Amino acid sequence: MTVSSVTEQESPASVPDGDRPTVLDVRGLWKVFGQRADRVVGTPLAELDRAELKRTSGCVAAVRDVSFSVCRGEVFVVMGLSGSGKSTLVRCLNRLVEPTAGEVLLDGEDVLGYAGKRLRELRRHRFGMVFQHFGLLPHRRVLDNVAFGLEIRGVKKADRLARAQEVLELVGLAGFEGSYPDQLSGGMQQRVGLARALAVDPEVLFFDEPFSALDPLIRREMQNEVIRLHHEVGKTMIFITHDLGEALKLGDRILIMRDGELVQTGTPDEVVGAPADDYVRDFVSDVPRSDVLTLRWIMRDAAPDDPLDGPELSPDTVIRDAARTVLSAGRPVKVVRDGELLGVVTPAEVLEVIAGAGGQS
Ligand SMILES: Nc1ncnc2c1ncn2[C@@H]1O[C@H](COP(=O)(O)OP(=O)(O)OP(=O)(O)O)[C@@H](O)[C@H]1O
Repeated sequence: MTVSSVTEQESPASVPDGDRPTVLDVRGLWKVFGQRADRVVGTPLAELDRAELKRTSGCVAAVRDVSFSVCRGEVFVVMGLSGSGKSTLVRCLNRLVEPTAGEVLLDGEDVLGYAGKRLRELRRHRFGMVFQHFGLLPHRRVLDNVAFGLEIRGVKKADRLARAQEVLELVGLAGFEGSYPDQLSGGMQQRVGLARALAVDPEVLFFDEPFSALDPLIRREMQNEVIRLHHEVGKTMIFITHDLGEALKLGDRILIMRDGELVQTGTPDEVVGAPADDYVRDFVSDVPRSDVLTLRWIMRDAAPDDPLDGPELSPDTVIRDAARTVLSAGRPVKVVRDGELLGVVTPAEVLEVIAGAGGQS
């Protein structure tokens, strides 16, 4: 079986782990900017594409009827080109931007109805934000910057400084407590921003293009830092980026936007292996498929004469990581989950993808 034939199969539900509860459920979300914004949703104007709507009404539909769910503990990446609506979408979730229509359910409760104290509490306690521009207070020491969110919450000084110290150690900044932000490199300042967001122990951590101003090496280091922190603290993270490589590296699932609309939601291998349309196909065309696709995309049914005494691998093994085993096994490699034989993989399937001949969906 080649990867291309997988696209004809039913694509697996885009939920990485069926056991994980949903933390955020977004339904039919719209954000329309403009003077007549409230006269778009639910009228024929809503059917117009972005350019037509702008021409006829002067309004911009930054987010158009977007629905998705985020599971507890996953890294959910929102990706798209500049202007596709990523920031507006995510800002609607934490109410930094007021949505025009739709629902944003946090643990089953619609936060769009929140006002006053509840809204403040939502932003300060349950959500954390890490921005590209660190927004650190220049006249405060690193430790006090990290403790800032706790100060706003009214946490006692000794407690907030103790917590800030703990989180600084978590992000690898022990020893820099007394420094001022301008004494730190960009990457270190971003770590302070990260520590500040983590200090309040939010339910969901939002990242808005946090690393796009960093040089490539530091950027890679910070991506690894996010992966490490995610393993350590297991937080639900919603991460905006326009960089496909970053999305594939960090995301448990990726939501791709174009002109305000959701084009596809899927795991990295679903997005690369079964792009929803030509736009996504174009986007992922340069991705080395063996680095992203897993064995489930290339395994075939065992034939009656296949010897089944070869090694076993999980269907979630990335093809690149499986290559050595498959190529040296001398017999089909069994693809097994929970003791169940799902299929087999031989050098033919692996080489097809590595050579670039397979997986042209
Ligand atoms: N306050 C606003 N008023 C009017 N139009 C806006 C406003 N904010 C955003 N837009 C428009 O909404 C669309 C989506 O913008 P948004 O910033 O959400 O996209 P983005 O994908 O995050 O882009 P970028 O990567 O450049 O930040 C754009 O056409 C933008 O011009």
